[in-house]
Amino acid sequence: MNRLDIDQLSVTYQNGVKALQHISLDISNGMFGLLGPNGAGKSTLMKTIMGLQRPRQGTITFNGEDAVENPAFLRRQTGFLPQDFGVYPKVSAYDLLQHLAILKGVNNARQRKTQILDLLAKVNLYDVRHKAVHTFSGGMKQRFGVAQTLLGHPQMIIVDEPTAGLDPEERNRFNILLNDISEEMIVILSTHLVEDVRNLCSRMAIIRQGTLLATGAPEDMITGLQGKVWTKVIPAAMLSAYREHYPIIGQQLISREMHISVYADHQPADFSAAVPTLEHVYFHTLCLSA
Ligand SMILES: Nc1ncnc2c1ncn2[C@@H]1O[C@H](COP(=O)(O)OP(=O)(O)OP(=O)(O)O)[C@@H](O)[C@H]1O
Repeated sequence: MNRLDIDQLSVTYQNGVKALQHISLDISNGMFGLLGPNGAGKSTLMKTIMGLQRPRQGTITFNGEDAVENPAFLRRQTGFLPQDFGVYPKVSAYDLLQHLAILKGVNNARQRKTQILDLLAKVNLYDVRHKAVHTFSGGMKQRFGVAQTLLGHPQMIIVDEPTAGLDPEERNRFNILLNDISEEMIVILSTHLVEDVRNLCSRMAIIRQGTLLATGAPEDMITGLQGKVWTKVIPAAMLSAYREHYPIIGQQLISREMHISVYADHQPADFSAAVPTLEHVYFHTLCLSA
């Protein structure tokens, strides 16, 4: 079992932006979801774990080793799929993995070949291994990205909004792949998609403006809202009027009707009980901190 301990981590950029403030998290094998609005600090947290950004304060320990003082130790055991992988050179999937494997220190040629072919099969790109990566679809590129994170048998992989821009079928295929991988290692998934966290993650954190607002198991967090979420269909034009009177934690147009969900200890008049969802948890948590 792998363990990542983040304790009181703070990061301030040179321009004075406090991107992370006193973040503490304990993460072990399985998929861990990082949820937060734009600018929350998710990418900063991932870059800091990878040693690409030095914290102003706090510690990161990976399997007992200080990862701030010894970033090479963690990097050797971690794969990173950034939001933007950059431009792919005009070489085949096999050749590019070969190049990246050498950079990662997989020096034995026979082991390298076996590992690359296994990984290409795992991410379902074996049949197109001789095709140039720049000709791949978005989903294939992301699966290639996962293959490169897995070179060198890492103990943890970190993926930053990996399904952005993928069609539903590719997103599903990608999520199944991540789920499969997370049985043996830590997978940190940063995303805006609450649904992906609900479907995939055994634990999660919600951050905003560099601050940790909540952390726990999605299931437990949803149970915490049991009997406190109420719903009603309203004319769409009344939304702002309702917003003034109720803490709205969900709004959705279904067949052109506006369904709102509100948080309240007791049932408000004309509202009916709703089954809480992780989206309610997310917006309720953001509401509380606003
Ligand atoms: N290199 C930088 N220099 C200065 N400020 C930065 C830098 N990178 C990020 N920031 C700021 O730090 C804060 C956190 O940004 P970060 O990119 O970590 O958020 P995020 O949660 O990943 O956002 P998104 O979901 O939009 O990718 C933001 O206010 C951002 O403007």
